[in-house]
Amino acid sequence: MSTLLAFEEALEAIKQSASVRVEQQIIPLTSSVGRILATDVVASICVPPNANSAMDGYALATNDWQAGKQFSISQRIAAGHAPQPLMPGTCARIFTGANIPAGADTVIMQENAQIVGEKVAFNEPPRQGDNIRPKGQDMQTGQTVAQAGETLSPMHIGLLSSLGITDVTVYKPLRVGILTTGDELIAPGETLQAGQIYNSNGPMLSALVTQAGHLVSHCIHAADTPKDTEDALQILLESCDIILSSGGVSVGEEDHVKSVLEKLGTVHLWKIAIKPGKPLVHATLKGTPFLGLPGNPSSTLVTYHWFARLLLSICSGQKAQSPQSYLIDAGFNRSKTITRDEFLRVSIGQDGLAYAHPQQSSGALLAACQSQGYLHIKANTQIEYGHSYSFYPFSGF
Ligand SMILES: Nc1nc2c(c(=O)[nH]1)N[C@H]1C(S)=C(S)[C@@H](COP(=O)(O)OP(=O)(O)OC[C@H]3O[C@@H](n4cnc5c(N)ncnc54)[C@H](O)[C@@H]3O)O[C@H]1N2
Ligand code: MOO
Repeated sequence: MSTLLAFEEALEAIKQSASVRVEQQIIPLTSSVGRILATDVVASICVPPNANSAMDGYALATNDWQAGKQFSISQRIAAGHAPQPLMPGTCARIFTGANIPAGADTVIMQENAQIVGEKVAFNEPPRQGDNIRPKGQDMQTGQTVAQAGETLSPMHIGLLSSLGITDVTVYKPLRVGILTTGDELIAPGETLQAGQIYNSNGPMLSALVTQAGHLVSHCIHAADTPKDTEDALQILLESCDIILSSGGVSVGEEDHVKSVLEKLGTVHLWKIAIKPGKPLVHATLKGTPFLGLPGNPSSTLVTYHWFARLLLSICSGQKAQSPQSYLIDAGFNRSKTITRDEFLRVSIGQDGLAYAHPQQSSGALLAACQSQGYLHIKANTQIEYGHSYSFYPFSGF
C-alpha cells in the first residue's frame, strides 16, 4: 500500500504534465457549437449599437412633461429606421427595438398613454431612462466576451452573431486512440464461448470521449501478448494525439500494458490510492500522452471521469475545470475504513441524504447506471450518518 500515490497528488501530476496537443483552425461560427475557442473574442462594436426602445410607446424628454399636457406626435420610428432628432416639446411614436431619437430620454409604454385626437397625453410623470436599453447594455466595444479555452455553446453562437462575427478560431478536435486488451473479450454481436465476456469498456470509453467533444480516431483491441499490445500501440501512435487503454495494467502474468509502455516510452506514475481504479498508469510514448485505465468496468469509468477527462480536456485546449460538487449528508454509517480515497456510486433520496448503491464491486456497471454520482470518501475516513461528504453528480463530468 505504501507505494500507492495519493489521489490529489496523482491528479496534480497528470494536470502538470499536460499541454495543448492540437492545432488551431478557422471555421464558420454556425458550425462551431461544441468546439473549443483558441483565441479570446473581443467585442469590436457595442451591442446594442445605439440606445433603443424596450417597449412600443412614445419617446419624449422628461423635462417636457407636465400633468395634462397633450403632446403632438412629430415622427414615427419603427425598428430598423434611423430617427430624426426629436422636435422640442413633442413626442415620437416608437416601437420596440427602434433607436431613441436625440433629445428624448424616456419611453412611455402605449398602455400608459391617452390618445386625444391627433395628440397624446401621459398621466404619470416619466422617469429618465425608463424603457430605454442603453447603447452597449449587453457588450461594450473592447470588452472580452469569450476566452480561449471556453467550449462554444449555443449561447456563444448567439452572442458572437450579435457582434456580426461569422468565423471563429478554434482548436482542431483532439484525436483519441482507444486500446482495449484481454483474451476473454469479444465484440457485442458475436456469440459468447466458454470463458468469454463482451467488451464493454471499448464502447463506453468511445461514448465518454465523444460526449466530451473529442474525436475517437481509432478503437483497437489487442490480445494479452506483449507483441499484440505493442503492434496496437504503434498503430495508435501514428494517428492519435493521445491514447487511452483499458485493462492489462495490474500485476498478473497476462497484464502486458505497463511492460510495453516501459519498453516504448516513459512511465510517469502507476498505482494510485483510489477505489476503484488503483492500477492506473500514466506514461508518454514518443511524445504522445498515454493513460492506461484498469479493466474492471467501474474502475475504467472512475479513472476516466477523474483522470482521463482532465487530461483530454487540457490536451484539447479546454480550460481545466474541476467537476461540479456539493456537500451532501450520508444516509448510512460505515465504520470500516480503507487506505484509499473511495468513489462510492450513490443516489440522493427524497430526504436529501446520499445512499450508496448496494453493489460497489469494481466489476459491476449496473450500479453506476442506477446511481446519480460519486460520494468521495477520503482515505482512512469512516462514514457517519448525517455527516457531509463531497457529492459529484455524473452530469458534472
Ligand atoms: N494480485 C493482484 N491482483 C489484482 C490487483 C492487485 O493489486 N494485485 N489489482 C486488482 C485491481 S484493483 C484491479 S482494478 C484489476 C485491474 O486489472 P487490469 O487493469 O490489469 O485489468 P484486467 O486484468 O485486464 O481486467 C480486469 C477485469 O476487467 C475485465 N475487463 C477488462 N477489459 C474489459 C473490457 N474492455 N470490457 C469489459 N470488461 C473488461 C476483465 O475481464 C477482468 O475481469 O486487477 C485486480 N487484480
Ligand atoms: O482498484 Mo480496482 O479498481 O478496485 O478493482
